Amino acid sequence: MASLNKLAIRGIRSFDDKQISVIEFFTPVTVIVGPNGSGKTTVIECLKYATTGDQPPNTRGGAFVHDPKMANEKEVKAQVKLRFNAANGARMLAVRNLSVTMKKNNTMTMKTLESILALADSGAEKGGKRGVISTKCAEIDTEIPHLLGVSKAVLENVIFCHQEDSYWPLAEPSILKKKFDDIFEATRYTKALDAIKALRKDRVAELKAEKERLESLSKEKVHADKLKSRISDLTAAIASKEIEYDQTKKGYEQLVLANKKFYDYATQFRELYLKIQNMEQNRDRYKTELESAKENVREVEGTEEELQARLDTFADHIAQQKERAKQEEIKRQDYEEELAAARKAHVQLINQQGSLEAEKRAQEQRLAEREELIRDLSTKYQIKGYDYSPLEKEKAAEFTSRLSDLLRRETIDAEKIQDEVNAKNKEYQERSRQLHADLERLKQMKSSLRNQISTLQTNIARNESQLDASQTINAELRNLATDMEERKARLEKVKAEIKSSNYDERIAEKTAKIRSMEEQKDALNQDLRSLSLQADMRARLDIKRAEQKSKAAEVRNMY
Ligand SMILES: Nc1ncnc2c1ncn2[C@@H]1O[C@H](COP(=O)(O)OP(=O)(O)OP(=O)(O)O)[C@@H](O)[C@H]1O
Repeated sequence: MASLNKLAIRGIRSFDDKQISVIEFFTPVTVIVGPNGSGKTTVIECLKYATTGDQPPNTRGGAFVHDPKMANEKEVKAQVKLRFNAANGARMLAVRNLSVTMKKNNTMTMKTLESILALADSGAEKGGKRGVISTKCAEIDTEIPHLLGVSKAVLENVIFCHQEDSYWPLAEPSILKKKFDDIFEATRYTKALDAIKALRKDRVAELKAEKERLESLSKEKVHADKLKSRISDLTAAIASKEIEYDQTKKGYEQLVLANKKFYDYATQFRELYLKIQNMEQNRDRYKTELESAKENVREVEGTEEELQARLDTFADHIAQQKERAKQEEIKRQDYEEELAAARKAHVQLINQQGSLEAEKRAQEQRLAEREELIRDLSTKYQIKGYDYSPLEKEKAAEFTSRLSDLLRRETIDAEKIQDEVNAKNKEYQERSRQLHADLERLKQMKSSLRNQISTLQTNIARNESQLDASQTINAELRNLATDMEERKARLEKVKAEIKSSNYDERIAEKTAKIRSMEEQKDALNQDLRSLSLQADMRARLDIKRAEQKSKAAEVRNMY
């Protein structure tokens, strides 16, 4: 527990600057007694000044320092030196110096001179630098309350409250609230609340932006899905068209081959037909010749000798004729054979003609189907100029080439769309990867937040039980304040009686009571600090909870 050891005053109020007045504080209590105007209040003012750096009210312009006029000096140097035990047990020394200079126009100028906060017995007051904690007034002002373990507001308004300021509990509500806020350090909770509000606002704005981003991403995804399905439809359509095109091409090639075959057959048939016709004419001519030869056989005329001579040579003649007839017969047989072969060929050709006729009809059927197909395709793909019949061979070839062009263009379009889809897919994969990374990070944050929350919940449960136990502290404080007021009144009363008997006994009694009150106050301060810590932890827990909620909502929104 912090305690005061010694206070040395020089050149403050009625304490002149020629000598140092030292007040030693005893444990458990030191009572300062003296007649009016003897300097009791000045001691408290010096304690307050030493610990907080604040001079008493209405002392601007140097009224706190011993009056140079009274000292008969132009300049008075004042010093307040306080030795105290810090809450951590360290022995400390605080030295503050002031000076007041009297000007020619009888006005005074006050200056704050060097101040030191150092470890006691380190020789710092004699100019040594070892053990010096600070020489800056602002640092000293904040450091000493820390070392004493109480806030500056408590020092100012409770412990070293100036008698002129002691009516602050009766001040108007706004001032009273400010005082209580300062004493109970509620301002930093207000700041924490403001910070939480600002944080919440930022988080809400971030969430809104993220939601908008998510919405646009969802729209893009829907668009990409549509494109994907369109591409898959187009790819399927192209594949079916390619198959159709291959089939049509095959059919067309078959038709071209069949056409060529048919043309060859027709040419061959025509040649054979002409040959047969030629042979039949030859046969008819030979028949006529034979008939006429038969008709033209006539009686041979001449003399006997001539006839005998002819008879003698007749055998030769007959032989010649027979030979001739034989040759003619051979010729005839050749012709017959030729005729039979021609007939056979004729029959074959008729058969061939029949099959070619059938082939022709099949070809015509295929051509009709091709025309139908061309008409269907031209209607489907809006290719004009092919919806009449019969369709010329060149037009069919032209249509095929246009269909090929269309297919090529569709293929190029499809490839382009495929490229776009690939790019979009890549982009989406990248985004998906990023989102997964974000999700992982958020999951990690979530798990760490869960751990923190469980730790904080344990702390809260523990602190809440402590809080329940200390719920009555405020009421006790109020009671104590009332009690203190009563005791003050009684002290005043006792002051009047103090000159009478039982003086020492009463002092001892009061001292004991004051000590117990001091102890109670210390305990209450301790409780107050623990309550502050609990409130701080609660505020942090609320922030963490809000963060966890918002993160969970974000994660939920992502899916
Ligand atoms: N600047 C100053 N220079 C010299 N003396 C001063 C100065 N300011 C105040 N004093 C004197 O200091 C004394 C103030 O003493 P203080 O108020 O501390 O006494 P007190 O014991 O608290 O009196 P009370 O019992 O009436 O409250 C007065 O006598 C006053 O005249």
